[in-house]
Amino acid sequence: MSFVLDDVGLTHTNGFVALAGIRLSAAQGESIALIGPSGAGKTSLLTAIGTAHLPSSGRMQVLGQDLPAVPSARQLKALRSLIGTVHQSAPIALRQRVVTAVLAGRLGQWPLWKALASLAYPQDIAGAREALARVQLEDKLFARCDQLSGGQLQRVGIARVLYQQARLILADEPVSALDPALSLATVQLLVQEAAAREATLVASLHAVDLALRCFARIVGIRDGRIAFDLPAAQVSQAQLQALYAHADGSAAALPTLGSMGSATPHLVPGPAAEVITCR
Ligand SMILES: Nc1ncnc2c1ncn2[C@@H]1O[C@H](COP(=O)(O)OP(=O)(O)OP(=O)(O)O)[C@@H](O)[C@H]1O
Repeated sequence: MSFVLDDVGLTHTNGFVALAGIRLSAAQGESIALIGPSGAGKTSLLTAIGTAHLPSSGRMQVLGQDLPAVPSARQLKALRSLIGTVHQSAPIALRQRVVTAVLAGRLGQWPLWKALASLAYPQDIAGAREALARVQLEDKLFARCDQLSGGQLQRVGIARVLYQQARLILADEPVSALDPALSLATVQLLVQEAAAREATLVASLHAVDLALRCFARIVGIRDGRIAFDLPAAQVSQAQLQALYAHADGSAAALPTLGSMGSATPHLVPGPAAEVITCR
């Protein structure tokens, strides 16, 4: 298995219970979309799987390592070097050059001398160029990150994970800063990359239609718990309505790719709205 979470809970330092009773596992090479309303716990789940926040309760195994019983900081670092994370806002030093930001994907895998040398002079320019070409940003290779748009920065973060060649890719709303066409192309790229390398991919997505079209397995999260874990074709409109319903039970609009950024989001007519094609 790529990861197994057994009755995992995550309580933040202020006492807020972000996750409770999470049972979730993935075989190596599976691709899973996490969906659910804002504040449901999608990011918290990704940070738990990625070991950024170790669970407060329950047991977890990631890439063969038992957590939180990983014995040393060194082992934890080695484990994290196999996990690639795409953040909503890429944690990139803005004064850095794009090439350096992409090569940072392998800092955890390189010996210390090479990692340090790469900060001064990029050690694998060709590799960085190749990764950037896949997100249509090869012309920005030597640009400074503070000269990029938010969407371009998000794609640099994706290029970094592609370059990392992680065994487990965790993408937290990886296309939040992109327009619908680029969102689709970028999610396709991540799904295809994971399939080609038999990497596991878990991506949280706001756009329900994008998730249903691009991922075979959908996990719905609400109030820190798993509401459903189903093949995309089996997710019903009623389950989606329940997942996104307001706290008082009244219906809420399902977020879709077409409605992202729109002032008036609309209800999709069914779980498979004919707005995009992923495969
Ligand atoms: N560091 C923190 N300390 C305290 N509470 C937190 C912390 N991080 C998140 N939370 C709370 O945990 C809950 C889940 O947050 P999380 O970011 O996981 O949700 P999400 O589903 O990713 O939301 P969104 O779609 O808006 O990004 C929220 O109620 C949030 O306020």
